[in-house]
Amino acid sequence: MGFSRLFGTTARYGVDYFSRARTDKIEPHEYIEDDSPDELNAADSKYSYWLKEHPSALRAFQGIMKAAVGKQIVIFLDYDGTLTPIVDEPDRAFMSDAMRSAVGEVAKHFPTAIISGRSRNKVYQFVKLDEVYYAGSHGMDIMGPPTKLKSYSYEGKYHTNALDKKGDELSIFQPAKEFLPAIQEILDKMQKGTSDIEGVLIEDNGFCISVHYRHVAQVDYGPLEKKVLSVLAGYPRFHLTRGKKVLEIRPSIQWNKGNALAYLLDTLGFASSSRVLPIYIGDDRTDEDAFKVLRRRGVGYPIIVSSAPRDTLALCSLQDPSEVLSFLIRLARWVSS
Ligand SMILES: O=P(O)(O)OC[C@H]1O[C@H](O[C@H]2O[C@H](CO)[C@@H](O)[C@H](O)[C@H]2O)[C@H](O)[C@@H](O)[C@@H]1O
Repeated sequence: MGFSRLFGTTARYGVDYFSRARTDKIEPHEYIEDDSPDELNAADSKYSYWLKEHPSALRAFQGIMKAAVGKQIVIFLDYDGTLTPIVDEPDRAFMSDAMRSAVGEVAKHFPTAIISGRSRNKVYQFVKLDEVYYAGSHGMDIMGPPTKLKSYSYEGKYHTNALDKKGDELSIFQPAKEFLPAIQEILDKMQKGTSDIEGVLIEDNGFCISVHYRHVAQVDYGPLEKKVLSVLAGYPRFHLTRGKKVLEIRPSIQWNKGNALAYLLDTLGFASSSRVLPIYIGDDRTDEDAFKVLRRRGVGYPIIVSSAPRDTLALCSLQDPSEVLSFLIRLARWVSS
């Protein structure tokens, strides 16, 4: 059965709006507890079993490279948890020099994009590589290759032309532009409404908002979630998603990391799947949207970064950012040799 049969088909272009506000299923606050030795063994064997279904991309490297023969590899990378380990302070998720140099090397040989939930500018400040394309706010703010609008059904009002530092043309695509005033209002209400809860950190991600609860006491999580939902109730064109100890408020447009990946492939000139081998590496639920697009198109390698079994559409896995680094170094060496 082909991938499209497995995953169905969806419209590739255009920005559709959800008809009403949507929130993810509410889950209990996840706090980590120590495991007993038996539980650890069980976890190990579950992981080994999971690895059989999602083999290490390092082990599968030769196979991936064989599949790349005659095709253009395009690299997509998530930022937090992929290029940097998850750390307690979101503002201190610095990228190591080794990772910067590996990403830079890869980007010299293959079109490379970083697609993050952070604001585009913040990711750029962490990465500081000019040869990379950046998509911030979960893909709602893309700085990509110049595009001839006529060949797309993307609406012109979301596009702006720009120049990079070398004077080369770029295109900025912001499909949630009209939501900016409301985002500022929500940001303000969230900040005021949660100021009495210790440990809350609100991050302005441009076209979306992150409410971090990593430092919030368990007893305060319920009230925090209630507060966030009550602010959100006043904004039916927004919805809530969940990441790693973070609640995220996003405009309800049908645009996610998967759409950003498709947009970048198209603007890079790879609308046809036969000439391209996209590799997408990411660790979070939001990256599944991009995995889904690759699986649906039946091209490339979605790679999940996880050291524990997870429900995922990824084909391969890497344990952590240090394995991501090894993979990128190997890729850069492979192309140079
Ligand atoms: O799409 P990503 O690049 O993975 O961004 C997703 C969110 O990442 C950041 O938060 C996460 O990483 C922080 C630093 O390691 C960690 O402290 C936090 O608990 C994690 O949720 C970022 O701060 C968010 O704005 C992004 O949406």
